[in-house]
Formats: sequence, C-alpha cells, structure tokens
Amino acid sequence: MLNDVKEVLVSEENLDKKVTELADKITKDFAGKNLVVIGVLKGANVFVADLIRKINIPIALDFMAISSYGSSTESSGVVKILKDLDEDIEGRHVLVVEDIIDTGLTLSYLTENLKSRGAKSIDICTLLDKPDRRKAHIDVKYKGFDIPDEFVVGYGIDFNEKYRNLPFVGILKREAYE
Ligand SMILES: O=P(O)(O)OC[C@H]1O[C@H](OP(=O)(O)OP(=O)(O)O)[C@H](O)[C@@H]1O
Ligand code: HPA
Ligand SMILES: [Mg+2]
Repeated sequence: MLNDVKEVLVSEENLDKKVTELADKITKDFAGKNLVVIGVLKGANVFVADLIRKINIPIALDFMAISSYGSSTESSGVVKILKDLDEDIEGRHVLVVEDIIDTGLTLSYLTENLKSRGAKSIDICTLLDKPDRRKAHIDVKYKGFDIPDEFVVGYGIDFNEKYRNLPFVGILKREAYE
C-alpha cells in the first residue's frame, strides 16, 4: 500500500496540529449555539472523528453518505445520496465536514439540498481544497490545506475504496490508478 504513494503531502503530525486549530475556531464560533456536525461519508469519516473529539462544546453528530466518484479519479458529476440524515436540522446551525473539495460538485449539491430543510446557518469545514479543479463556487469557512492538482489518498480518502486507512495524506503514483 505504501509503495503506491509518490509523496507524503500532509504528515500525521501536521494533520493533528491543523485539526486542533480548526476545532478551536469551531469551539469559539459556535459556543452557545445548537450545532449539528454533519460528516460526509465515507471520505470525511476519519477527519470528523478526530475533529469532534477536539471540539469543546456540546454538538450533535450526524452523517450523510454521498458518492460521485465511484471507481474513477474523475467526478461523474452525478451526486447520489446513499444515506440521508437522521436529525431534523430545521432552525439549527449546521457544519458540514468534508475531507476534500475538488470540483465542488458534491458540496454544491449537498448545500442546496440542506438549505431547503430550513437550517439556521450552513457552514463548511474541509480538510483539503484543490482550488485548481473547481467547477462550482463553494464558500469555505474552515479550511485545513490548499493542495495541488494531484490525486490524493489516505486519512479517509480513497481510490476505488483503497488507502482510506493510511494515517497521512499522500499523492498516489500514476501507476496505481492508470
Ligand atoms: O468536489 P468534488 O469533485 O465533488 O469531490 C469531493 C468529493 O469526492 C469524494 O467523495 P466520493 O464521491 O469519492 O465518495 P467517498 O467519500 O465515499 O469516497 C470526497 O470524499 C468528496 O466528498
Ligand atoms: O484527490 C482525490 N482523491 C480521492 N478522492 C477524491 N475525490 C475528489 N478528489 C479526490
Ligand atoms: Mg472517494
């Protein structure tokens, strides 16, 4: 598995520092508010698990499972809801947690969908952002790292369901997916 990684882009140590920084901001900004954190499965699973343990205010945690990449490195542009929320978000503050924003198509679809449910506010927290590839405009309130236009894996992020369990974020070698 490690042999398929060309370069470590974000180390375990730097991930930990950044997650602490983001959680501290979220703790300050949402103190006293009714906050629902929504992890976007499967990719955000590892990030959201680390993030919420560093958020120091009461929150509710919920998940949506969404998929647009399947077994490809290119977004299909067709976003499917595989699992919907359990919580009613009407009148509540929502923080959507993503592992990566690439074209922005997943989040553009998701935020429109969540807006229609009457949330009081909707903010986005993403660990990684690949701005060069954006097709839809997304306002990101909490961002970990801008990354170059390379296909990345690890820390929850997959290629064809593989590599999610790497503890760091790495660039996948072209031979591993071509
Ligand atoms: O900005 P975009 O181009 O839409 O890409 C970002 C989305 O793609 C990945 O999910 P994927 O659809 O691969 O599902 P997964 O989270 O289950 O891996 C990633 O986890 C984001 O949700
Ligand atoms: O760089 C990526 N890696 C894995 N999945 C992704 N989904 C969007 N961009 C990526
Ligand atoms: Mg994926």
